[in-house]
Formats: sequence, C-alpha cells, structure tokens
Amino acid sequence: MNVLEVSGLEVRYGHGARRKRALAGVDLTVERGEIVGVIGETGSGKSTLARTVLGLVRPSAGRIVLGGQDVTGYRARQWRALRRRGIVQYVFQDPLRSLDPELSIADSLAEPLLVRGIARAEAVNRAEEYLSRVRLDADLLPRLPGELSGGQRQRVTIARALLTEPELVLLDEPVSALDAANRVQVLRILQDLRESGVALVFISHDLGSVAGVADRIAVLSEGALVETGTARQIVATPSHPYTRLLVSSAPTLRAAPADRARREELRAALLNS
Ligand SMILES: Nc1ncnc2c1ncn2[C@@H]1O[C@H](COP(=O)(O)OP(=O)(O)OP(=O)(O)O)[C@@H](O)[C@H]1O
Repeated sequence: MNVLEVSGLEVRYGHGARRKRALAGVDLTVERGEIVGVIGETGSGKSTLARTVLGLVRPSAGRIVLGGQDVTGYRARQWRALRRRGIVQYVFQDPLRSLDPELSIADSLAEPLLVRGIARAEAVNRAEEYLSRVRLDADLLPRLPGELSGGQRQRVTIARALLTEPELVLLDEPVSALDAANRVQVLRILQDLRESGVALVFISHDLGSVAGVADRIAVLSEGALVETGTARQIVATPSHPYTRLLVSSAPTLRAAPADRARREELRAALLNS
C-alpha cells in the first residue's frame, strides 16, 4: 500500500509577472516502509515538495493522498489536525531551530506524547526507548539542546519524529549541516529505520548521502522529476543528462570524482537536451 501518492503536483509562488513555477507536474509514490530519496540542485524545488506534502504550501494543481486519504483540498485547520495526529512527521536541516532551546531533551521528546493524552511517566519511558533507537544515551534527557553536539541534536529530532509512530517521515537535508562523522552516524540510523516499517522521504542535494540509504531515488530538476529508479540504477546507469551530472559530481560515489572538463561536457549536454 502507498503511504504517499502525489500526482500532477504544481506549485507557483508570487503573483503577476513575478509568478514562478517551483513544481511542474510532479508524480511520486512512496510505499509503506520504503525509503525514497529526492535529489536535486539548489532551487530545484525539493523543499517546496516537502512543504507541500506537509500542507505548509498550497499547490496550484495536482493531488496529494496521504495514508489513503485525499488531503488535496484540506484547509489550514485540517492540515494542522492531520499533523497533530502524527501520521506524517518531518525533520529539517537545522535541529537547533526545530528544538525549543529552553526545553530539556526529555520535555521535547515527551511533548508530542503528552498532547496525545499519554501520562508523563509513560511518555518519559517512551522518550528513553526512542533515544536508544537513535543510539543516544538516556543521560542526555535532562540536558538542553544547546548542550548537545549538532549530530546528537539531529538524532533527537529524528527520535521525536518517530515517537508518534508515523507512517511517513519527510527529512529535508537531514545531514547537510553535520560534519562527516556525525553524517555517517545519522545515515546509519536512517538505514536502521528500514526495519521499523516507517516510510521515509530523504531529500538532499547530495546523491552520495542518499544513495546508500534509499531504495528508490527521484531526481528533481527545475521543479520536474526527470528520472526515477532504484538507487542502484540511478548510480550505475543514470539515463538523464542531469542525473549523470549529479552522479559525476558526487565524489563519494566514485573512486575519483569526474574531472572538471567531464562535468562541463555533461553540463553542456544537459543545456542542449
Ligand atoms: N516562499 C517563496 N516565495 C517565492 N519563491 C520561492 C519561495 N520558496 C521557494 N521559492 C523559489 O522556488 C524555487 C524552489 O525552491 P526550493 O526551496 O523548493 O528549492 P530547493 O531545491 O529546496 O533548494 P535548496 O536546496 O536551496 O533549499 C526556487 O527558485 C526558490 O527561489
């Protein structure tokens, strides 16, 4: 069963002459338990896609079905209620901005459970359990976000997103602000989540980060999906020139990064395609 079906999704920003199309007829499905990567360069529409699926941006055309429910015509109030139910959760790039700096980690984690009527003792137990799922120790619970490293903070936001047992988690550049060691740790945790059955949409400009985690990858360019395939297909036999450019620009995917001349060649082919 699909937890997310997006079809013909179009988003336009601004008005009149300044109207700009950020998404142009995007079709994407995510099955239960599947990890789908969405990659594209800056400005390709990745965050717009995430924000539209969360009901934070209104599409000008297309359809969104979440957990079997057509949510396309939802008003702001209905979206808020849907987000409160926790079926779809999100993790953004900057964990400091998504954690209240004055709340302890225990309180940040317990809060989504308390608003669902779960007793405090039970909420704290669950918080501890989910911290261990993201390989963090319970002794972080009394600390404030400012007393954690960036990687620890991002793991806390992932734990918090999982606490409500969502069907789908959207992660928008979850590792981009992290140093290499923390990035590897968070990517491992995302891989581990495969066993939990939650579906993930992992959005990144960096194919190298996504390729080792995602089952399928969708490639976004100028608001349109130009290619979708298994992670293996996208990396080994990319068919669209833009995908080839992304593959050649991802140093971690290759023994040696493509040299500049080769990248220019691919970019020229892309402009002419
Ligand atoms: N609120 C907004 N109002 C007007 N234009 C916007 C708005 N948000 C995004 N855009 C434009 O829409 C396009 C897609 O932006 P979006 O943020 O979705 O891209 P992105 O792929 O997530 O980029 P990045 O990796 O830099 O975050 C860009 O041209 C951007 O300038």
